Amino acid sequence: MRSDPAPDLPGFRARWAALRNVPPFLRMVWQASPGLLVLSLLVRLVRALIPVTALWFGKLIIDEVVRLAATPAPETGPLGWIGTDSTGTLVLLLGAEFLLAILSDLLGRLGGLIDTLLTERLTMASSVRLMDHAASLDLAAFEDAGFQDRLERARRQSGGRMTLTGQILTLMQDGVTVASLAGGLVLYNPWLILLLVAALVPAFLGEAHFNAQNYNLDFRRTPERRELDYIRVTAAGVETAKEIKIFGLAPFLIERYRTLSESFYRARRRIASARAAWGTLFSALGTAGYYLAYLWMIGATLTGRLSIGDLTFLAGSFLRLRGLVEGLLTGFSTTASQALYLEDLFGFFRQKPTILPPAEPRALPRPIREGFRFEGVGFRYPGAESWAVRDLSFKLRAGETLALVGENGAGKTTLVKLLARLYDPDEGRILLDGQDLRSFDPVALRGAMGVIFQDFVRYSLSAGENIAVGRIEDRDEPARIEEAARRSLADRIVARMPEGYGQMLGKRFRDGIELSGGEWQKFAIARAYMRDAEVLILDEPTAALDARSEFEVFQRFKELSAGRTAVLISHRFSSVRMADRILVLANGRVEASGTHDELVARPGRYAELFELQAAGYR
Ligand SMILES: Nc1ncnc2c1ncn2[C@@H]1O[C@H](COP(=O)(O)OP(=O)(O)OP(=O)(O)O)[C@@H](O)[C@H]1O
Repeated sequence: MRSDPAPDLPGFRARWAALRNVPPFLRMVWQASPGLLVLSLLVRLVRALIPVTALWFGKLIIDEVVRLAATPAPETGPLGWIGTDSTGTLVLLLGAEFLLAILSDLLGRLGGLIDTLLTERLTMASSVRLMDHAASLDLAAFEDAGFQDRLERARRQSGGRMTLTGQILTLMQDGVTVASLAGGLVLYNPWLILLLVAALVPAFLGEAHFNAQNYNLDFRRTPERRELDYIRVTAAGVETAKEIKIFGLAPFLIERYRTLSESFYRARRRIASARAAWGTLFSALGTAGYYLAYLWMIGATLTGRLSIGDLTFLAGSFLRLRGLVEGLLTGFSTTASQALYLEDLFGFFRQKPTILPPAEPRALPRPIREGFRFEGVGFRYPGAESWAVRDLSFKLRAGETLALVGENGAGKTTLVKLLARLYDPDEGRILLDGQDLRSFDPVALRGAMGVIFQDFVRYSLSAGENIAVGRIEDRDEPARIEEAARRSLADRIVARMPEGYGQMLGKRFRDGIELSGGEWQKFAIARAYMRDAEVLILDEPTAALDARSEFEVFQRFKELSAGRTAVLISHRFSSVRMADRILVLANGRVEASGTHDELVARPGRYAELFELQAAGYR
């Protein structure tokens, strides 16, 4: 998954090969709701046979009318027919056709209802599967642009394209109808069918061609479309509104959006116009086929080989068949191109994570006895030229508080991500109590850690839930949440909220309260305290805190991390100096380590940075 190039544009063969996704898709539909699927199939089977039945009744009625018209009319006019023996069959036939019309309408509506429900169920099921699968993939995957494109296409697929179920089922239904009508035609004259098919094949090929072009356009333009979405969200988003105003960015963004979407529009217009022009020509061919057949039928009726009823049945069948076969062929081609979109969805599902639990994971040491050891660890982000960290060798002893110091981009956050096994090193290894991190279950490993990243998430959830995400299975344990809030000082913020722990945070939803950066940070820190973490890691946890809060937070952190292993990343020396040991990173390597006093006494980067910061306060 590390080097994940954008897939090549699928060729013609690949398009048809994509149809192999239809069976797993139907399996997915079946899993989403077996009952609805069976019901839908039954309703459609009955509906499929209605047209031929209705046409046949029509033929019988006309033949009966013609027969009656040839007999002398009663003297009382047409009403005189009523109640006489000779009209019995006609009344029966009319009644049957009337009931058939009612049944057809009823089944049509029922089918529509079932399809709507089935689509809802399927959208739900596939979205859940999508989220579930995305959660199982490596973090590295999410940082790869090719992956993001694929995810985007898969997401569109799961949201918008689920009408495919209806399409496939309709295709099946129409198939049965066509078979039944064609059966009738063949009984009269097999050549009629051939005429029909010959007239329709060009239309089908045209459709297939243009559908493929549309898909190609969508495929090639996925990155641009993601950019369009990004611009739209940025230009009209809640989170960005402030900065857009300050910098007056709207015209710039709008212009960029316009230019991009213009080129999209032009490409679509080109395909749509060509499709319309060719479509007209192909349709004319179909019409010509119909009139040739019609001529034959009229000839046969005039020579007495067909009755008037036969003529209406055949002409009706032929007309219906033409519409149906046309629909069937284009439907088939649409389905094939939809199946290409399915390829994105199932291709995404086929993608596998590389950070997996080993076949027989070791039990995580509890408590940790020795600690972690980095041995010549090197790591490069996927697609990056340079190493984010290299030749990292150091120990993180059990029970100690280690501070990581270094300038921006020195590799501090990367080191933490490696420790939590969000990535695996490209070189060297990381040991926990003498065992390679890869020999443990990553989920268990992360479960033993409380990590708060500098770009922690501000969840649009309640205050209590924002803390509970640290250990979501305990979300219904208020005592635990309150305790975590007390430790991180978030309890004081909650005390001021009208709805306490039930208060919605953030501005996204109604009645949500927006917090300051430092307040959000206290909620994030509370998450770390929700867990019985053996290892606490705070990545610049106090950047947004005021001086007093920072002091208090660290006092508590020191108390609470007593006996635990803790890693602290900070640019503030007032915090850093509390650590038992400090690791100075530069360009992804360990440059020096020691206590604050040792490092200040030594000439070097630490003493230099410390002096710079101290000077700022004088
Ligand atoms: N997701 C990523 N993809 C590619 N490169 C990355 C990614 N994250 C970080 N890097 C690169 O890796 C290097 C180390 O980054 P890291 O985030 O570990 O630095 P840091 O010491 O935590 O910096 P800061 O003090 O600014 O938080 C940087 O050169 C950065 O450009």
